[in-house]
Amino acid sequence: MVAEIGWDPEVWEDPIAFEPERFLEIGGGEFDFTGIKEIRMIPFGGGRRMCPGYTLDMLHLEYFMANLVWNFKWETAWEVDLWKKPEFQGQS
Ligand code: HEM
Repeated sequence: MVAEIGWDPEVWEDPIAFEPERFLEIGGGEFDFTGIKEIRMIPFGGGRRMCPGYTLDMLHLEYFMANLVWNFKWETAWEVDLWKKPEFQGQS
């Protein structure tokens, strides 16, 4: 059910496409997944029964991403200087 909320084509253009950059365009890069400001995608549910483990999950996902970055050689699909992006230097 929470997954289907996140795939609503009336809310998301081409919802199944992997376009993580779409989240940068919403709320100035501060996407709300808690359902407090709006409900577009709530992977941890919302309200009083929202997943109490979500802060642990977010830490775990950062750890997971950091390991991907660490262990693989990454290239951008288009020309971009990642060193000019503060979020890639942990300054976001
Ligand atoms: C990526 C990982 C996880 C996802 C996507 C996730 C997602 C969810 C969702 C959608 C719910 C239902 C919320 C609702 O009914 O509105 C839920 C409930 C819950 N989650 Fe998670 N969860 C994750 C990991 C965890 C972890 C690591 C813990 C514990 C350390 C945890 C503990 C719980 C508990 C106890 C509930 C029941 C809350 C209640 O019914 O009051 N979850 N989770």
